Amino acid sequence: MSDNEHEVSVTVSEARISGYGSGGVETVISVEEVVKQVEAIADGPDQARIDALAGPDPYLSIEHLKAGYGKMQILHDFSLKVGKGQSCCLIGPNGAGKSTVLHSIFGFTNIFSGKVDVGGQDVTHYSSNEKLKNAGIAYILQDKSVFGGMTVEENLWMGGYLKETTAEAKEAAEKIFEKYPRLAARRNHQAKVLSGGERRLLEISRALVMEPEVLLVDEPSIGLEPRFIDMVFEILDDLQRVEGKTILMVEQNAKKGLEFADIGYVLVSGQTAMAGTGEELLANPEVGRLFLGG
Ligand SMILES: Nc1ncnc2c1ncn2[C@@H]1O[C@H](COP(=O)(O)OP(=O)(O)OP(=O)(O)O)[C@@H](O)[C@H]1O
Repeated sequence: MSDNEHEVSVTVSEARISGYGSGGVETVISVEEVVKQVEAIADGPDQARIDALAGPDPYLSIEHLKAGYGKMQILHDFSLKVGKGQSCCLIGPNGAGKSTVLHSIFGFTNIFSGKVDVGGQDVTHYSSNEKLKNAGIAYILQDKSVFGGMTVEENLWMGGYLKETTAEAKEAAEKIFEKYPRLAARRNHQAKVLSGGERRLLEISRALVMEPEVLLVDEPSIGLEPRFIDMVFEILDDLQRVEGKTILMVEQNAKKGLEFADIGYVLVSGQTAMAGTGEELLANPEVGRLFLGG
């Protein structure tokens, strides 16, 4: 079976089930829309457009990646570039492979071919620990990844598990407490008693203990009340604009994600259907119809 035949069968069996519009409200996508999505892949962005979006010196670069789980290939010749200090949001229907892109960068998938480059290092086959320690890549999990029975402080120390000494991990944790007094006020509380927003702040902070340059953020708004969603995006905005972190995010709330991001990619069946600035994708009628609730 050729690559193309494989793509079509995956799209028809999965993408027709659902997509998510603004605010994570599920909407059904008809077979006609699935066909349009498949056609969109054929007209996917050219390499020149992907290069232009990231600027002349991309910090994170994925080239022609084929990756998946076991023998199952999910990403098909996927390429992406993000400049230093830029933010990029991946949107697309359920099962399109958005989280798999993050998993592949962080070392959770089988990479069949292609390349992942960060800060000039070829990190394609680094272990996850090497990616975090040597290449400054941190992965922030979707949800519920705090250690509930441990205190906030102990959770931060856990984030420093790759530091040379415990003292260094504790020192890095103190810097986090200086930055986020809201967490400092809870330092001796068990993580399980935190509010949803505080838990997400702790998840982000725990990743910051290793002082990464690249943040892979999986669904930052998932399961949060609207007021906490705004808070989390403000934190990410500060990390990008003030601290210069490079951010690659997957977000079901496409409107929020594209409003935040400098660059957006629409993934369908493990391939890029569209790429543009966040503003361009927000204004695109097809994106609006399929992912922004009309
Ligand atoms: N750990 C895993 N092992 C095996 N298959 C997986 C694993 N994680 C994801 N998959 C499969 O890979 C495909 C892509 O999943 P992925 O989570 O990357 O999609 P997604 O676009 O992020 O979807 P969603 O928006 O629903 O989170 C799906 O068919 C999924 O079932």
